Amino acid sequence: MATSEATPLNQSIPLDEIHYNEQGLVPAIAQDYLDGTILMMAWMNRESLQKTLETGEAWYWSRSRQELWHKGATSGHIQKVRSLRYDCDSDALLITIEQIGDIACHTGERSCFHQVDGKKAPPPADTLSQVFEVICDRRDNPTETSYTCKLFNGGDNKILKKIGEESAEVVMACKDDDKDAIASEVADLIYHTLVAMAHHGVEVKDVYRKLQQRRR
Ligand SMILES: N=c1c2ncn([C@@H]3O[C@H](COP(=O)(O)OP(=O)(O)OP(=O)(O)O)[C@@H](O)[C@H]3O)c2ncn1[C@@H]1O[C@H](COP(=O)(O)O)[C@@H](O)[C@H]1O
Repeated sequence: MATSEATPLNQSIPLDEIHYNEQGLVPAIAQDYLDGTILMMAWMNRESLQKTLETGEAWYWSRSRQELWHKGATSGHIQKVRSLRYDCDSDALLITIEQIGDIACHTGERSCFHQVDGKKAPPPADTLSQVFEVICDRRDNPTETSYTCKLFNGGDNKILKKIGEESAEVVMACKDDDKDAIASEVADLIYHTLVAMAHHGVEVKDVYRKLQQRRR
């Protein structure tokens, strides 16, 4: 089912300057607009690219069915396109998308790019999300030696006290104009803030969404 909110992508692409291969196709890589996770790779032709631009939703070319493929049209897991770029020699597309329903892969996963160790979940693309993943794992599978677990054990009292301390250390590092210290103290502050978020069940993506909403 196509959404009624489909709106043209406010962006133009020189359709005839894209280098389609001998089958008239160009590879398109879909990337999550919030955390940059690579979700899937599929093929587009001139018509599907045009439909993508016209509707703001991802349309591909299905090589197995030899037809246009409106991604998620039957399941509701459509891909709202946030931006569309082509590379320097115009033979590959990069689409940043908002994956409705968080399922991009044919097998029902968030990403087609599963981890090589067989774990299904795709690796988050950005450092913040990777650190947050470890923090959540410590929360859910506590270990004796983990500093993060000690914070969780101390609850808000311990976690928030650390955020206060680290904030003050950021301020002092900035006052001293010590660039390395600023980076180090901000890293500490971010880490402890991520622990607070995990403690309160707030996701990194929730924060990214807020930041995206504020962009102008
Ligand atoms: N990114 C961090 C990170 N940044 C800072 N810290 C710790 O935060 C503390 C910073 O506090 P301070 O500078 O005040 O140092 P401190 O005096 O030792 O702290 P306190 O004894 O006063 O609590 C240090 O102990 C640092 O080791 C971190 N600890 C963990 N991580 C991440 O969390 C993951 C899990 O860590 P563990 O839980 O230790 O396995 C790691 O893989 C990292 O990715």
